[in-house]
Amino acid sequence: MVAFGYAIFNEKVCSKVNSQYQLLFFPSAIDFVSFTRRDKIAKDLAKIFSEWGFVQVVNHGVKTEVIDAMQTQAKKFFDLPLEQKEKAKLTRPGGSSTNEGFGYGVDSGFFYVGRPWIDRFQKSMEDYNKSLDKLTIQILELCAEGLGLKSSTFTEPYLGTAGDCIARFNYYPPCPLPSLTLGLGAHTDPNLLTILHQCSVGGLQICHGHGSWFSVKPSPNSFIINVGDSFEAWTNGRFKSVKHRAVVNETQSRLSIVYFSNPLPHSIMSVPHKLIDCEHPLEFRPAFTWLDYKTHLLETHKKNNNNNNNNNDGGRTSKLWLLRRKSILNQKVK
Ligand SMILES: O=C(O)CCC(=O)C(=O)O
Ligand SMILES: [Fe+2]
Repeated sequence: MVAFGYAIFNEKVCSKVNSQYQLLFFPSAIDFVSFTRRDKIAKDLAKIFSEWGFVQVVNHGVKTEVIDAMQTQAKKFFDLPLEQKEKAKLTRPGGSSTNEGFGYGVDSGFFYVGRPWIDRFQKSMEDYNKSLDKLTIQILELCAEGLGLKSSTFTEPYLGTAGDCIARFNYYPPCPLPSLTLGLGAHTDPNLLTILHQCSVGGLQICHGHGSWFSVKPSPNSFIINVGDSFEAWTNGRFKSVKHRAVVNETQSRLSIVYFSNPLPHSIMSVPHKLIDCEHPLEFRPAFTWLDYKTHLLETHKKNNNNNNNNNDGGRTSKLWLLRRKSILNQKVK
């Protein structure tokens, strides 16, 4: 059974795509080893981000042990009896998703769960965040180069530090009726870049074209990286922040580790002049800070909670804040 309140009625979950992961489109993988052809890699990356908003990277330089340690720790935690996990206050409020989540921001010191739990994870989390921070910087440099900009355009606001980043675990228990629900409803990510690692049980789906959903086949040692709303705005829409969701599996549980990357809260993201021309008029806020946007997101979240509004609109209203003219929202966010 799918408990009342978790069944999805307003979104079609295609069980064909849901149960098999063959029907996938795989954004072409970028091999990080062949750095000799950096300009080609940068151009490919920019093209994929502007068409799909998602890319898969292999040979990314993050040590397998670092990823494995995170998986092991997370598994230990999620294998605990539910009452014990509930004591750690791990569930996120709102939405109709069926996953359990838990995260940690190294620099913001922001926890979704109590300190005693985090202490056990601290070392693996810190190693992970450090490695993914490095990867973020590499990706952002390539993105700038791929758009014909100075390599440091998107990394300057990081000031060589980790920025305001959060690593989160999503745990999706098996569900006997996967076509009636979703592990995580369709949404876009508000942050700059998201780096996701899914375990061998797939479940991530990407929306592409006119609302078609594509499953991303899990591939060991790879990361799936996507453009968030802030990055879409910062690139004046050249890169796309694309809707995605997670489906559940009938028999197996699934774990994903998500790393949400952002610049430092007060640093200014201003749209590069080179990205504004007749063909690409300015559609987003010319400049904003992550703190401004984050404050807006938290306020919206609080308001929705106070009104007991569990309606997940996939970030539609949050994206509105980033747009220069609200009237273009309907074209931009479908
Ligand atoms: O678990 C997944 O595959 C998706 C997670 C995700 O999109 C998120 O946490 O924002
Ligand atoms: Fe997401």
